[in-house]
Amino acid sequence: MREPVSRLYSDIINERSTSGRGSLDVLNSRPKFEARNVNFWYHSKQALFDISVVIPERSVLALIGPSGCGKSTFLRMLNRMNDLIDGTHHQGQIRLDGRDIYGAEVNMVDLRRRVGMVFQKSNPFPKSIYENVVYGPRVSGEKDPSKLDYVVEKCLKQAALWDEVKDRLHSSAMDLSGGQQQRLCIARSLATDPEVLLMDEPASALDPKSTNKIEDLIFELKSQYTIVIVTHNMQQAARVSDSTAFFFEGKMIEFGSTNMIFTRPHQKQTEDYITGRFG
Ligand SMILES: Nc1ncnc2c1ncn2[C@@H]1O[C@H](COP(=O)(O)OP(=O)(O)OP(=O)(O)O)[C@@H](O)[C@H]1O
Repeated sequence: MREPVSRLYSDIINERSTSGRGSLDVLNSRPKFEARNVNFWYHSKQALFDISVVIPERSVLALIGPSGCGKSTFLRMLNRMNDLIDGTHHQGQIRLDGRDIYGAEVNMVDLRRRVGMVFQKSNPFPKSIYENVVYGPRVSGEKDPSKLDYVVEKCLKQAALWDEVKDRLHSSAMDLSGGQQQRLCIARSLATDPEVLLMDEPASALDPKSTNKIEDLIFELKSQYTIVIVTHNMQQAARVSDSTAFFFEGKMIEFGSTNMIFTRPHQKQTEDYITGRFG
């Protein structure tokens, strides 16, 4: 017999509320992103079907669902990364602060600055730790050494990496551990002063200790940023997110507060997935 869903994640949900990390009241928060009736195709293959969801500002949304259900595709729609893939098209609207990001007047450089992305596999540039962090500001034309130093310290502190690397900022980023490299990539994303961070399975390649650090970091960062995270780890979704969207075969089956999804989901498919009955 499997545990009922109400009990399976209750320890995590209770622990969150007693440690002051309970989920935000997402239904009463200001929207950062609003997706309206979004459909998406890779050539003739439809990958997303009629997705509508509101992502509250300064909160964490977890996208969950079995492999191939469209989580990463939807994530990449939020900063138009799918535009880089040939043969894709979409219908519907995605609004950021009320403005359609697919509108003709949108400046892509500005959009990708506002909506940063962290990938599953950390991808530091083969440069020093310092140069990785200042990459974005340098591309935007920042040359003032004291401003660049300030950005490096601030972003590495935000990414909880400063203490570990402050004495070797000019050594290669490639010598860092996997977990440190992932936090460096987060620091690099923060250096462009984004408003939203998209994270595609940011901890899936990390050991439990590094995973904990990333989860703590996500909690710290959400006081300033809106975060959308794709994860296959249900405990992680229950621990870090405020709202959760369950995808299946390109459709969003259920969206709601993380408390609700992980203790009393309305849809049987959601319950089956989070209790491990399929996927
Ligand atoms: N570049 C691409 N070209 C063609 N089809 C793609 C491309 N990327 C994804 N797809 C297809 O779109 C569907 C959704 O894929 P997506 O990667 O968004 O799923 P996912 O839920 O993120 O999966 P996973 O959990 O395995 O990362 C799948 O059928 C996938 O094969």
